[in-house]
Amino acid sequence: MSEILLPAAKAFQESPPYASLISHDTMPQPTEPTPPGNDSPLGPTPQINWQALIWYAGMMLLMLWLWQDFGARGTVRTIPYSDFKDYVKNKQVVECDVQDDAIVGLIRLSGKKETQPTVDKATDNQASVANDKKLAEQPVGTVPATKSETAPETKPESTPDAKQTPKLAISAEPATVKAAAAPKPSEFIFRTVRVDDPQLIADLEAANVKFEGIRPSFLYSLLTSWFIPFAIVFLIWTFLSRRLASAGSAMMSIGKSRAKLAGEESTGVSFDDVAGCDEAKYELEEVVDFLKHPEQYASLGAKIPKGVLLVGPPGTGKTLMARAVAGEAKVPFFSLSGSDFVEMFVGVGASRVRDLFKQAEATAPCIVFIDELDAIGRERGVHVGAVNDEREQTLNQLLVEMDGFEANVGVILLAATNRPEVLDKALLRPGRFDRQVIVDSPDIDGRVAILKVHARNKPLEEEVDLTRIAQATPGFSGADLANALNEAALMAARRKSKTITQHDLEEAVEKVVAGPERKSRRLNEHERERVAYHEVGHALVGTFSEHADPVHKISIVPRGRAALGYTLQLPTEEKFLMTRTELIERLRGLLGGRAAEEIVYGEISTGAENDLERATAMARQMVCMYGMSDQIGLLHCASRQPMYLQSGAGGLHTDCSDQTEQTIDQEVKQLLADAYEEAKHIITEHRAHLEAIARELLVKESLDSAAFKQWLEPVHA
Ligand SMILES: Nc1ncnc2c1ncn2[C@@H]1O[C@H](COP(=O)(O)OP(=O)(O)OP(=O)(O)O)[C@@H](O)[C@H]1O
Ligand SMILES: [Zn+2]
Repeated sequence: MSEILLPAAKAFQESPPYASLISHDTMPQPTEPTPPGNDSPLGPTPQINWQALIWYAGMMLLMLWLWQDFGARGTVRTIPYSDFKDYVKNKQVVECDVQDDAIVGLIRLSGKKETQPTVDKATDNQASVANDKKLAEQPVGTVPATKSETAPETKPESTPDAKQTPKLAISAEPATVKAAAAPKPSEFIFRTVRVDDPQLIADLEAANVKFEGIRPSFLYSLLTSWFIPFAIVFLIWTFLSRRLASAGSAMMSIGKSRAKLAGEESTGVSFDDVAGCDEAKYELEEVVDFLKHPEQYASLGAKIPKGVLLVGPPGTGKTLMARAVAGEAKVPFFSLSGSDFVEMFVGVGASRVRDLFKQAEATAPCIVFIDELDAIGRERGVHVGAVNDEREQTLNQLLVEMDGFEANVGVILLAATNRPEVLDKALLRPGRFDRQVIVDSPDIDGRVAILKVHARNKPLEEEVDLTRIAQATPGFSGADLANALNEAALMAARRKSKTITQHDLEEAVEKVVAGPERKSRRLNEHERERVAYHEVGHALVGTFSEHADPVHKISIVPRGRAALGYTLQLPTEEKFLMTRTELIERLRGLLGGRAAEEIVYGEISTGAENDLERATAMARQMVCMYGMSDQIGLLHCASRQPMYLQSGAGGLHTDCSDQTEQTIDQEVKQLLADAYEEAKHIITEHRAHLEAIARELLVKESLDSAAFKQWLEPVHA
């Protein structure tokens, strides 16, 4: 249940309630084309990558070969050399290939089973298969005496393998292929490691084994000893280098400036795209002119400022303005944020600054834009610690570089900040950012102009009156307005309409101010009634105060910011000063909600917290800053910390004695108490209105200014 008052008076800077809602990122920025070099994510039409294809083919072949080789080995039974010798002795070895390091061959088990050597149990699968096959041929029940003890256990698992053995054997080495062409169940292919055995040949001859010596083929040894190791190393290397590419390049270029060079035509923004801020434009035109005709300035011996600082609240178009300067002058635009300099490592920021200036001087004439300058330009010596060391080094480097380059080389430094008051004084002295251009929140004409700029590519209905929207949006920044227009377009799209209506725009403004509707929040009847009384209370107290802004809308539809309901009051004209009476009336309006609750229910609720918070902050400012209390008098004993960043209502910092502090508290209390009494008085006097309008509000959920006025009149008369 909050009362939403748009800040009419600049002198009284209450934080606009919507300031934190705006996100620039979500806004389409039609005036800022993407820089070139940013190819579309889809890229060019896909081409066949032959290199990759060849790689894949090679890899496939290699895999196939390895699989065959090892697969074949898997089906071959490896036996100890001593067993091999036994088989030879028993004349069971039919043939074999004697290789450099191994002997591969075929063993055919003859009927003489008792001489079969005991085979290593671990590799006994095949043996038992062979045995089992034999068993199968024998009548059931007769157990051969020689049968290995492990056979019964291995039987179940080994059965499925039995059929595979011959099939896989085919893929073994040449000699065995011959042998395995038609292997009988009692045959198997063996492999054994060759040991130094001078007797071997004699034994083989004695056993009448057909044997041949095989030398590993040249290709084979080439592959195994050269190609494969190299391929593996190469693969690992490419893999690692790709993984590290991103991290690596970042590591290697830590000191490099991150400024993106946007080419001449790429900013593509002109002064026409920046609406309002005519004073700022006027100041910057000089810079543009210098960049276009440097010789003219040189002949007169005039020095153009090296640095221009753009100062103003968030979202007022400082970045846009800088881009427009570059676009107008048709020079390259280096853009970089203050926080880009500050890195984990001390000294990196400084080297980035150096690098940036080197780059800029090489491409002069150009514009270098540093956004959020306060990230590095903060006053030195205020904080301690490592982070600060880094920041100070960066700042020092910036100061040195700004001194270093000649005024007329054609590099102009633009910087933007929301907090000029925290900047180091050395940054602001002549020869550095000596020129400050204020880019303030737009006035009503500025808002109309900005709305027009952003409505350029949006189909608005004829009846749309942008001036009315501008009137209803005091305190909006350029970014807020762009956001509101975009919201309106989204709403029109949701309605499937081809054009944007006035209603869309008004809804959008409301959405930006109060947040989106929260349909899911259901209040019970009793709560809704209380909220209705509360909001009407605000509205009535406002209406029956002479100077208060007229009520624009009352609503009990929960929204993002106004959790339960809200009353929107809009000023009729832009004000730059507020009198004491106006402020007191405002206080009264803020407390009107609570007053109504108390009068209707005799009891208050938690719903007025936000009202109280804002009323208190306001009363405090009146006492401490505007000299509006008799007790404190003219003493100005508080400072507002950030100038352009309004950090909530209570961002005051007092600097006075404890005693004064106490008096301040008393005065604030008194102001609030008086305002509350007056509010209650107004409500009691207009109780009939309160009841009638609250009933209506419960039915309609929201009332606009016309409906509200209608309800006032009959009772008025
Ligand atoms: N005067 C203006 N004219 C037209 N559009 C504006 C104007 N001011 C702001 N905008 C819109 O708001 C967007 C955000 O503005 P910009 O980023 O320049 O603000 P800023 O002042 O740099 O904000 P911050 O201080 O938060 O960096 C712009 O891209 C533009 O669409
Ligand atoms: Zn309220």
